[in-house]
Amino acid sequence: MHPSPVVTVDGPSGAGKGTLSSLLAKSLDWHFLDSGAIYRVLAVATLHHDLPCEDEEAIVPLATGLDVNFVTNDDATRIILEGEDVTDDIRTEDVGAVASKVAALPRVREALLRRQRAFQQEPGLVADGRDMGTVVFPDAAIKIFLTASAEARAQRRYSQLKEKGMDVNIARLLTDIKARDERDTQRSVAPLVPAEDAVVIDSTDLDISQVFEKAMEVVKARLK
Ligand SMILES: Nc1ncnc2c1ncn2[C@@H]1O[C@H](COP(=O)(O)OP(=O)(O)OP(=O)(O)O)[C@@H](O)[C@H]1O
Ligand SMILES: Nc1ccn([C@@H]2O[C@H](COP(=O)(O)O)[C@@H](O)[C@H]2O)c(=O)n1
Repeated sequence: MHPSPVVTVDGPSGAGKGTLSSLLAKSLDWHFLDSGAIYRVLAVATLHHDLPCEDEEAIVPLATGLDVNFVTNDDATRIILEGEDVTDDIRTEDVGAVASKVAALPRVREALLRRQRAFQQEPGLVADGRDMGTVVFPDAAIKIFLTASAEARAQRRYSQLKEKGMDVNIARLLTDIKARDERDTQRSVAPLVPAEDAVVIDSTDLDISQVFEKAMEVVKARLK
């Protein structure tokens, strides 16, 4: 029996992976994996348990037994960690920074593999992250690497956080994005790189619908 098809969407922070992946998943009527949310939830759990984010020994059991539920009602997914709704808490830049530190620990990544692969179910999966096409789903039928300049990504994040009423500073956001890029691309395990067979889309000068159209062309061509 053939495994159900997977579209992977990898790329740096703020490139629009989540936006594109959820549009693809909706349009194809496939499942959606936001793997970054799993690392972010682990970051919140690490903070809740007062663990230093380099303490691999202590974080591995937390990752293995992570008590997280993704509860989808109507169109929105709420994320519940140890019985507490952390949907909004996980989206801050500070949590993103801790997520990228715990994500650099090799045995933590190993501990989260099975949880991510369990999302591969009929009729198909769109998986968003950093190593979806290189490590988690190396046999995916379609691989997209979505990127954009650091400045465009900082501007997008700025607008996104402003809209939520948060007090944000564009220069600090740009510095944070560059620091996260550095950690994600330079780590020893599953660094952020395009898979050899990925199609690269640079969204710096494209709006969301143009990115979606380009990605859909890739998906349709490869699914034929
Ligand atoms: N092509 C685009 N043009 C302008 N804004 C965009 C584009 N794509 C996404 N955005 C906006 O940029 C912000 C970040 O997008 P999104 O959360 O999808 O990025 P991401 O790559 O998933 O980030 P992260 O990896 O940090 O979760 C959102 O507010 C989204 O609406
Ligand atoms: N497959 C993945 C997904 C995410 N990470 C790490 O988590 C951080 C937060 O991810 P977002 O996509 O929600 O921004 C990210 O900076 C990565 O360090 C990962 O390593 N692998």
